[in-house]
Amino acid sequence: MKTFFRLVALVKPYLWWMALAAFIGFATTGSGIGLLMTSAYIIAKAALQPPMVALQVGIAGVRFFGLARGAFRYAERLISHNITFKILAKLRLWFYDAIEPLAPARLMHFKSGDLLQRVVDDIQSLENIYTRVLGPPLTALLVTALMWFLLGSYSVSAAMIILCFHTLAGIGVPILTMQLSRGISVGIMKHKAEEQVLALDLIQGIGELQLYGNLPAHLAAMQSAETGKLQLQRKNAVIEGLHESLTGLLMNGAVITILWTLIPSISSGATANGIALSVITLAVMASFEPFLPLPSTIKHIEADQHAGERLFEILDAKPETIAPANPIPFPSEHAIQVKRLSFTYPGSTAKALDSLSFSVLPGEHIAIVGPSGAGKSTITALFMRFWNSREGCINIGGHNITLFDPEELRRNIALVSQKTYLFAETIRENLTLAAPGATDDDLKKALTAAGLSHFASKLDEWCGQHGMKLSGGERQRIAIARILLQRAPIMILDEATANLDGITEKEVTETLTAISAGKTLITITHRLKAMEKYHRIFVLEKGKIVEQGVHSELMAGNGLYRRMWELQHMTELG
Ligand SMILES: Nc1ncnc2c1ncn2[C@@H]1O[C@H](COP(=O)(O)OP(=O)(O)OP(=O)(O)O)[C@@H](O)[C@H]1O
Repeated sequence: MKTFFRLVALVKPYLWWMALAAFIGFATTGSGIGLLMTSAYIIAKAALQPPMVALQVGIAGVRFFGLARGAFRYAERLISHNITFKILAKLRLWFYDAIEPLAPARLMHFKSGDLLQRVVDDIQSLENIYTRVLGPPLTALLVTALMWFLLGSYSVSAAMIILCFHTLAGIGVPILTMQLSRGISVGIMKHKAEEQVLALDLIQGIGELQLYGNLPAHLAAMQSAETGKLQLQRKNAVIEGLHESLTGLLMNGAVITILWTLIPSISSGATANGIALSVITLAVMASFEPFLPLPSTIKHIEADQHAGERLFEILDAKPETIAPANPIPFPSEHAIQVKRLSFTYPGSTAKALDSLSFSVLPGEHIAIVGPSGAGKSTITALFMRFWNSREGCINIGGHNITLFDPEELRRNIALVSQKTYLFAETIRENLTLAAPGATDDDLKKALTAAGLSHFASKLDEWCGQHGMKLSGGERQRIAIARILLQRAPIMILDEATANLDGITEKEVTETLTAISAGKTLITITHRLKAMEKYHRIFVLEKGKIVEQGVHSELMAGNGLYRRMWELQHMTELG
C-alpha cells in the first residue's frame, strides 16, 4: 500500500482540481437522477390528465436536467483528462530525468524492452489513478448521500433499503471482484512486458536468430506470452461481465424491495402516492450508474500498485555518478595523472584494474595496449565516469575528476569507441548531438575533415535504423565528425578502428591522426598498428601495467608487447 500512497502523493498538486472533477461527476449523475425523476413525474402526472400548467414545472425540470447532464459530463471529462495528462507528462519527465544518470552502470541489469514497457505502458496505466481509482468512489459516495437525503425525506425505510443496496454495490461487489481477479492485472502486465522484451530482441537480433535457426523458438516464446496474456484477458472479461450483472441485479433488487415496501402505503393512502412511487423507482435506477465502475477500481489499484513499484524501482535507484554540489570548472591546463587506480565490477571478485598509475602530458599521444580482458575499456569507463573507482584517482589539471560536473567532463573528453551508435535520424541530427549550436557550415566542414565530403550535401539524409544505411567505415567517420564538432582538448579512441577492414582502417586511422594533432590523445587498442607514432605506450595485462616505453624500446625487450606484435604480424603475413 506504501507504493499506492506514494502514487497518490504525486497527484497532490492537483487535489483541488480532482475534488472539483469528482463534484462535477456527482453533479452529472445527480442531473441524470433529476432527469429521470422529472420525466417519471410528467409521465405519471399526465396519465391523470391534469391541466397543462400543472406539468410546467416538470417540463422545465426535464429541460434543465437534460442540458445540465450533458454540460456537466463535458466539464468533468475535460477536467479529469486535463489532470490525467498533466500527471502523465510529469511522470514521464521524472522517469527520463531519473534514467539518464543511471546509464550505463545501473541499467546494465534491465532489458531494453522492459525499460520501454515501463516508460510507455506502466506510466500509461497510471492514468487510471484518477479517472478510475480516486474519482468514481468519491462520486459514488456523494450519490449515496444524495439518495439517502432524497428518499429519507420521503420514507425512512426506503432510505435504509437504498443504503443497504448501495453498500452491497459499492463494497460487496468490488470485494468479490477483487477476490476473483487477484493477480490478473499484474499477470497481464507481466506478459506484456515479456512480449515487449521478446519483440525488441526479435527486431534487433533477427539476423542472428535466422542464422542460428532460433527464429521458430523465439516466435514460439512470443506466442506463449501472447497466449498467457489472452487467457488472463478472457478471465478478466468474464469477471467484468459478472460484476456488471451483479450491479444490475442489485439495482433491480433495490427497485423491487422499495416498491414492495411502499406499495402498501399507497393502498392505505398513508404516505406514498402513485406519482411519487414512479419518481422514486427511476431515481433508484439512475443512482446505480456511479457504482458500475467501482469493481474495476479495485483491479486498477492492483495494476497501478505494480506499475508504481516498477517505476519507483528506477526512480529510487541511486546513480553511479552524482554531480558535486559545487563543481569546479574544467581546467585549461589538462595534464592527466592516474594514481593507484583499482576497480572491481559489482558482483565480480577479480579486479579489472589493479593499482594502475600513469600520466599523460598535455598534447602527448599515448597508447594503452593489451590482450582482451586486460582492463583497457574499463579505463575509458572510469575516465568518462560511467563507473567510479573507490580506490585511487584520476586527476586532470591537478584536480580529481570527481570534482567536475560529469557533463562538463564528458564535453571535454571526446570519445570514439568501437561501436558508434547512430540514431534513426538524419545526418544533421546525428552530428548536432555533439554540438547543438553548430551551423550547417560547421557540419559540412566537419564531414569533409572526417573524410565524408560526399555527405556534406546530404545533411537531411536519413541514416536508417542504427545507421544501417551507412557502412562501418562511414559510421566511424560520423563519430570522427562528431568529435571535431565537440572540440574537446582530450581524445580517447577505444578500439575506434577495430571493426574496419584493413584499407578503411588505414584511412580512418590517418584521419584520426590528423585531427588529434595538438590534442591529448589516449588510444586504447589490442591491435598493434602504426605504434611508432605514440610518445609512450603502456602495456596492460590483468589490470596492471607490465611494460612501458616507445615502440622501439618495447620491441627490444622480450615481453608481452613484442610477443603480441610478432603474433599479430605473423598472422597477417601468414
Ligand atoms: N560490466 C561488467 N561487469 C562485470 N565485469 C566486467 C564488466 N565489464 C567488463 N568486465 C570484466 O572486467 C575485465 C576487464 O574488461 P575490459 O572490457 O576492460 O577489458 P578490455 O581489455 O577492454 O577487453 P577487450 O579488448 O576484449 O574489449 C574483464 O575480465 C571483463 O570480463
